[in-house]
Amino acid sequence: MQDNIQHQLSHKLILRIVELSIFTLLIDLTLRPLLVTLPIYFTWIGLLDLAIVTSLYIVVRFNIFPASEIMLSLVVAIIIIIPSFALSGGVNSQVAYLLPLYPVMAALIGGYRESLIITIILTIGVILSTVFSQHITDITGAIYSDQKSIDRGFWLTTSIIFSGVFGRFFLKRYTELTQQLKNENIQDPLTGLFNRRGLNLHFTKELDSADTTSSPLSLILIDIDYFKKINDMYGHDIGDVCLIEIANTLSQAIRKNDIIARFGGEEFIIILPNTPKNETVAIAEKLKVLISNQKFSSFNLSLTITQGLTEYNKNNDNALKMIKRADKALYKGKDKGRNCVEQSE
Ligand SMILES: Nc1nc2c(ncn2[C@@H]2O[C@H](COP(=O)(O)OP(=O)(O)OP(=O)(O)O)[C@@H](O)[C@H]2O)c(=O)[nH]1
Repeated sequence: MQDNIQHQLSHKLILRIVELSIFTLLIDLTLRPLLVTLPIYFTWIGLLDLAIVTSLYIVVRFNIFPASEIMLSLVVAIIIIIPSFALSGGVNSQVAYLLPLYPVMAALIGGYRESLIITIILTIGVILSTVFSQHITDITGAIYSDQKSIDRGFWLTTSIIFSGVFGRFFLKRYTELTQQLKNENIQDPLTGLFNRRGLNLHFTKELDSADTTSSPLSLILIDIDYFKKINDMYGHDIGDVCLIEIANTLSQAIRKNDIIARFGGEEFIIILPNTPKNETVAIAEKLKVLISNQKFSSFNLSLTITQGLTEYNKNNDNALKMIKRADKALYKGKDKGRNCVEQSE
């Protein structure tokens, strides 16, 4: 879902950049001849450039090749940059100042690979423009000394490489931050377990996998007994400590592939992939003993849990129905006196 939104944003950003490029080309083609006298082939090259860019724009706009969208946009950028760059005086042109921006932009819109390609192309372009600066400046009719061209070529190359390296570090940090946000979005801040959103995400995946592999899947709903008393007698902060410690004990006791989430205030859910009901009963019994033997918080409090469990029934079953069945079993356990494991019918 989030990736989809990210993709749509990046698609819109690409379109705006290409539109801006077309607009700049149009201005250049219409206004520049009014200000300076240029050879006629400048106009022809500009029009050819405009035709190529516009056709690529249509390809990107209507998503004709969705997989190559970013690459196409880079090609558009290069088709615009290189002729404008060469025609306006190579390394000595004003356009050259914009070149170091491109590796960073490519990193932002595309990624590492795109930024690297742009960096390499621009570096080669600038080196060639420096070597052939005499011919390029001849075309524009401007006069620059070789020394000045070499000097500018050197600084441009350095800035482009720096921009490529910076783009890479920027992207690394950006990816880390995005990942952190994604994790926080599905995490319960108190216990560090998955919250309901995280549970839904993983539960759906596990149900799909159980359907395709025809393997069993079970669920345990856990509720701490008489937890209100802890809050009332020792305060909410001690209640919080108990919740954290119980969450730690449960998550350390389950297997690597099991999924544990905080379902509500003092309720937890464990999803057990590849586990039939009889094995789940044994696991729940182990958890019951672990919790009842442990002392919680600095007050050495004793706590117990009641558990309701159920197994995925391949015919006409879903996450909600499973949770409802486990909840019913849990309340049967509460009625029977708590600190026990109950199975759904
Ligand atoms: N400290 C703390 N308490 C919480 C949190 N979320 C829910 N609770 C408390 O959990 C208690 C749940 O109480 P009840 O639903 O009455 O259940 P219980 O006292 O555990 O009794 P039984 O479930 O019937 O055994 C309430 O006092 C809530 O305030 C939390 O994040 N921190």
